[in-house]
Amino acid sequence: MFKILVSDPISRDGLEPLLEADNIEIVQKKASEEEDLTQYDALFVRSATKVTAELMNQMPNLKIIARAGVGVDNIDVEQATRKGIIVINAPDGNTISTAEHTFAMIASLVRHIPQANMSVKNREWKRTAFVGSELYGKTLGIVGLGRIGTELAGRAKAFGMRVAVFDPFLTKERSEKIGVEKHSLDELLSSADIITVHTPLTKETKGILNHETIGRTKEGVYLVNCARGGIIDEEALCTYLENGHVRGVALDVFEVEPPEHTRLLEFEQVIATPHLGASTKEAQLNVAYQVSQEVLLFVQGKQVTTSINLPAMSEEAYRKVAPYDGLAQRIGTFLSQLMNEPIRSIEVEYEGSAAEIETSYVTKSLIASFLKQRMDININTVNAGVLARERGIQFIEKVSDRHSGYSSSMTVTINGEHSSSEIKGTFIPHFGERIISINGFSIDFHPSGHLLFVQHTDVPGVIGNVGKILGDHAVNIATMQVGRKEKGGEAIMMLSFDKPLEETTLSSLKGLEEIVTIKAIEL
Ligand SMILES: NC(=O)c1ccc[n+]([C@@H]2O[C@H](COP(=O)([O-])OP(=O)(O)OC[C@H]3O[C@@H](n4cnc5c(N)ncnc54)[C@H](O)[C@@H]3O)[C@@H](O)[C@H]2O)c1
Ligand SMILES: O=C(O)[C@H](O)COP(=O)(O)O
Repeated sequence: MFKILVSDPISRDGLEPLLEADNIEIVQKKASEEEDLTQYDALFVRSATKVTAELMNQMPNLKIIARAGVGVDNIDVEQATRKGIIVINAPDGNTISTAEHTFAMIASLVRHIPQANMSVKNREWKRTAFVGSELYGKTLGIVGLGRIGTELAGRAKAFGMRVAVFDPFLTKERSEKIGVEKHSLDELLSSADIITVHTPLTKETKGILNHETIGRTKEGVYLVNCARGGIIDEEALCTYLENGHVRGVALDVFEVEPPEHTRLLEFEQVIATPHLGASTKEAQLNVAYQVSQEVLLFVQGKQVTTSINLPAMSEEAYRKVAPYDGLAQRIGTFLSQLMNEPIRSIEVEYEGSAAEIETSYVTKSLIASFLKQRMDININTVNAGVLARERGIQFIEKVSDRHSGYSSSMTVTINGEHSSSEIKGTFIPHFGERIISINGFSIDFHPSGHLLFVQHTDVPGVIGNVGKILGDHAVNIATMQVGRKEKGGEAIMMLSFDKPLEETTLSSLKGLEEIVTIKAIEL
C-alpha cells in the first residue's frame, strides 16, 4: 500500500487520479498532528506546511514530496535531494488565478476600493477622500517576467498601460514578442508608476526592493507583492509609507505568515489579502490534479515530468532513455563489484544514438547503481550527483561522434586510487543490454544473473583448469564467453551460473597461477 499524507488543504476533486487507483491510501491531516509519520511514502503540501530536514527525518519512508502550487521555498529541497526524495510541483496550474489576483490588487490600490468599501460599511459617504488614478497611460513595472508576469503584462496592455520589465533572464526577442519594454532595474525603478514583483524568493531577489532601491522610485509610486514575502523589504516599506514617498502598497504575501507582528497592517494605504493568489476553485483543481497525475506515474514506476530535483523529461524522452538506463544500472553494479578500492572519478561516454538521449539522467542512474553497492543509504537518480560530489568522486560525461561499429554505445571508465576499469555496453532491440568490451577485451554477453569475471594469461589449458575446478565443486556453467587482445597476452572469460558461486569454489579458482583477476559478480 502506497500511503500519502495530505498536510495542507488540497482539492479533493484534484486528487481523483489517486483516489481511483488501487493500493493507494490518502490521509488528510496536518503533518504536525500525525503521530506516526513513518508510514508515509508521499507528502502533499501547499505553502503552509514547512517541509524541514527535521520533518523529513521523521518520515524515513518518504519518497516523493508534492507541492500543489509553484513556490517550493517552504521545502528544504537540498535536504530532500540529499535524501533521494523527489520534489515535484505544479508549475502553471495557478498562473492565471495569481495574475488575475495581482491585477485585482492593482486596480483596488489605485481606486482605493478596500478603503472605500470599509468607509461605506461604516455608514460614511466620503466621495472626495477616495479619488483615485487611472491605469490607462501609466507604466507598470514588472520585476520577473515568468508565467505570472507574462499573463499580467497582457492584462495591463489591455488596460492601455505601458509595461516595463526587469528580468535578467529575459531575451530581447521574447520581450518584443510579448510587447513589453526590457529595462535595467534602475530604468524600471525611475520610470514605473506601479511596480509589481513576480520572481521566486532567492538570495538574489530577497529584498530586491529595499531602502536603497525604493529610494530610486518615482515619488507617489505604488508597490505590489503577490509573489513571496521578503522580495520587498517590509521595514523599508514602512519607512517610505511614513514619509509619503510610496503612495500605496498591495500585499498578498508576507515575510512571516500570518503577519501577526508587522507594522505594515497599521497603514491605511496598505491593502492586504491572506496569500490568496492561487485560491480559486480552478487553480486548486489544476494544481492538485497536476501533482496527483505525477505521483500516480511515480507509483506506477514511470518517470515524473515536473520534478524540481530531477532532469525534466517527457514520457516520450523517457521511452528513449529507458534501455540505456537499464544498461547503465547493470554496468554501474558490475563495475562497483569489480573494483574494490576508493574511487576518484567516473567517466561516461555516449556514442551514436545513445548520444541523442537525456544522458544526464542515465549518468546519474549509473552513479547511483555504482554507489549503492558501497553505501547503506537510499541512493537514486535524485541524490547520486550530490553524494558522489560529497565523497570527492568527480563525474565526467562526454558525448562522442565516433562510431565503433555499433549504432549506439556507452563506455564507462572508473578511475580508482590504484587502477582503472572500463566497460563498453550497448542496447540491441530484441537482444537487450549487451556488454561488448571489458578493459579493452572484446566480448559479448547479457549482463545479468550470477557471473564470474576472469582475467588470465593466454596460455593453453586455462579454460580446462577453470572448468575442472567448477566441475569438482558441482557448479554447472550456464554460459561462457572468452576474449583476448593478442595471442599469448592476456585474455578474459565471462561465465554465468544458475546460482551464486560459493566462497570455497572461488578460493580454489584463485589458486590457479594463470589467473590475474577473478571476481564473482551478482547482477
Ligand atoms: N500569491 C500566490 O498565491 C502565488 C501563486 C503562484 C505563484 N506565486 C509566486 O510567484 C512567483 C512567480 O511565479 P511564476 O509561476 O511566474 O514563476 P516563473 O518561474 O515562471 O517566473 C519567475 C521569473 O522570475 C525571473 N527572475 C528570477 N530571478 C530574478 C531576478 N533576480 N530578478 C528579476 N527576475 C528574476 C525569472 O527569470 C522568471 O522569468 C513564484 O515563485 C511563487 O513564489 C505566488
Ligand atoms: O507558490 C504558489 O503556488 C502560491 O504561493 C500558492 O500557495 P498556496 O498553495 O499556499 O496557496
